[in-house]
Amino acid sequence: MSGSGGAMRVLPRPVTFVTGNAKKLEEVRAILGQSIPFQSLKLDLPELQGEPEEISKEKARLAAVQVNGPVLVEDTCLCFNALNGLPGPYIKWFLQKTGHEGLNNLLKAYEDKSAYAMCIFSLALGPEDEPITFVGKTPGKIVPARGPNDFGWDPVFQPEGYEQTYAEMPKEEKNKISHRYRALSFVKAHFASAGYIFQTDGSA
Ligand SMILES: O=c1[nH]c(=O)c2ncn([C@@H]3O[C@H](COP(=O)(O)OP(=O)(O)OP(=O)(O)O)[C@@H](O)[C@H]3O)c2[nH]1
Ligand SMILES: [Mg+2]
Repeated sequence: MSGSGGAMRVLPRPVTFVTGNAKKLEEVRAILGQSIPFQSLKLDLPELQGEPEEISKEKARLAAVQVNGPVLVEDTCLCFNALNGLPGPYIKWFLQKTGHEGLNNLLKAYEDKSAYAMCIFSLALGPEDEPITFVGKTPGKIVPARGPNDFGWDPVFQPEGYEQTYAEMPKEEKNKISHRYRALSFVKAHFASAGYIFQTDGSA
């Protein structure tokens, strides 16, 4: 029995989640728990340009070549509605160069402080495989920084329906509503129905 989906597919080993970001890995571990067997690899993948889905897919292609096996990657965007989705995939550089205050200043000229956090996971089963993507979005707004400063732009993002910023929330709370959680729920559903069979490390 292979669940509801297509043909069973034997994968030579568990999926490798490739990221250079320890905080992402921490959240992915907490959200996935035991639901999908995966290992992780710290690699600094290039910061690509383009449309968010294409960036994420291309990351997966590059990672699959390096790993020579099944990989999962993700690219995270922080999108300001007043700026038609920018900084989007370039948020890493905007944050690095301008800080939390700079992110707020970008919206100074606009009434509309609304934004959304978006996570796009891409799964490639190997270097020849066309990646598939899973998108999760959480709407919110950009506010002056509040809360601990241990993960990126968490202090300036206040999700819709909450009085706290991501940074002020207990981790378990963020992991129940976050862009990453939402994208991973689609990844989980895919694994539940795809019928992948993982050979264990020893038998590959
Ligand atoms: O406050 C945050 N809450 C989050 O939930 C979150 N997720 C990602 N980020 C940051 O947004 C940029 C994405 O860029 P990004 O996707 O290229 O990540 P990265 O380069 O750090 O790792 P990776 O590309 O190796 O996976 C980087 O600055 C990340 O630190 C977050 N900040
Ligand atoms: Mg990156």
